[in-house]
Amino acid sequence: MGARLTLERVSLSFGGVHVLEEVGFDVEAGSVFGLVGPNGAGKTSLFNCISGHYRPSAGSIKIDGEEVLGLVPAKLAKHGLARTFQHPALQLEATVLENVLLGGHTRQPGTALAWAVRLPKTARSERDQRAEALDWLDRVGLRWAADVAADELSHGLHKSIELARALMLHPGILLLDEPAAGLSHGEVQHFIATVKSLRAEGITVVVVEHNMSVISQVTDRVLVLDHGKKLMEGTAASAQADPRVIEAYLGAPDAA
Ligand SMILES: Nc1ncnc2c1ncn2[C@@H]1O[C@H](COP(=O)(O)OP(=O)(O)OP(=O)(O)O)[C@@H](O)[C@H]1O
Repeated sequence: MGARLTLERVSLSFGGVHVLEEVGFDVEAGSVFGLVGPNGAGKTSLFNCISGHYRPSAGSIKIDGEEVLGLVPAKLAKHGLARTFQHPALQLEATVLENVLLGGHTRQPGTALAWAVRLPKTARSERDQRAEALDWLDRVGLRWAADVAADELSHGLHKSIELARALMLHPGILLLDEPAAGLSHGEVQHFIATVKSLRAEGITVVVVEHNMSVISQVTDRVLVLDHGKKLMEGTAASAQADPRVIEAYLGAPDAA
């Protein structure tokens, strides 16, 4: 089941440069929330704060009401947070399936010795994980590529591999950084259907995306960031109609 994500007055600076200034929003459990805004607005930096890769200089980040600011990514994974990256880090020489199986690593039961001697319980779990990884690959449209080396797939599809890998963690909150960039039209349609199905299962999704058609189709609410500050928050339709958003972002060439 999805978790609620609440940010209050999150600020981040690098050497005196203010990257984020008092950004706050509340994502209801089981909803899809979009973060949009021009290049350099601070969207990825905000993701990095939520996922524990950056430490904000001030503010509060709560998952289901529990303060998680300052926790390292591995601890946040235990709170049910998983993410994908704008530039995925994959084992390129390994197969797509092997990459997805890495996501289940932290959920494997048993001691290292049990794994080394392959006790029946661990062998069964390995089979279960493989079956589950193939199911997630099916969900993201990559079942056909399970045995293909990851580097044979496009950069866009690398993000779909990362999505399947993140889903192996059974996240309550999933952060997706530009998941549709580099996908073909058909792949984008599949991605939209995947996000809708995850939402139907109650997973909370926060998505950074420049493709406003994707944002309109998958999100319940969006927050528009500009120069590290909240410009507005509302539905995708209200953002697209907002003159401030049109001036700061939608009139710019990076908004698709
Ligand atoms: N580690 C860092 N050190 C210094 N500056 C940084 C660091 N990370 C991000 N920034 C700066 O923060 C600002 C926001 O960058 P960020 O990548 O978060 O924007 P974005 O909205 O995700 O942009 P895009 O849509 O292009 O991905 C930029 O000016 C960037 O140079």
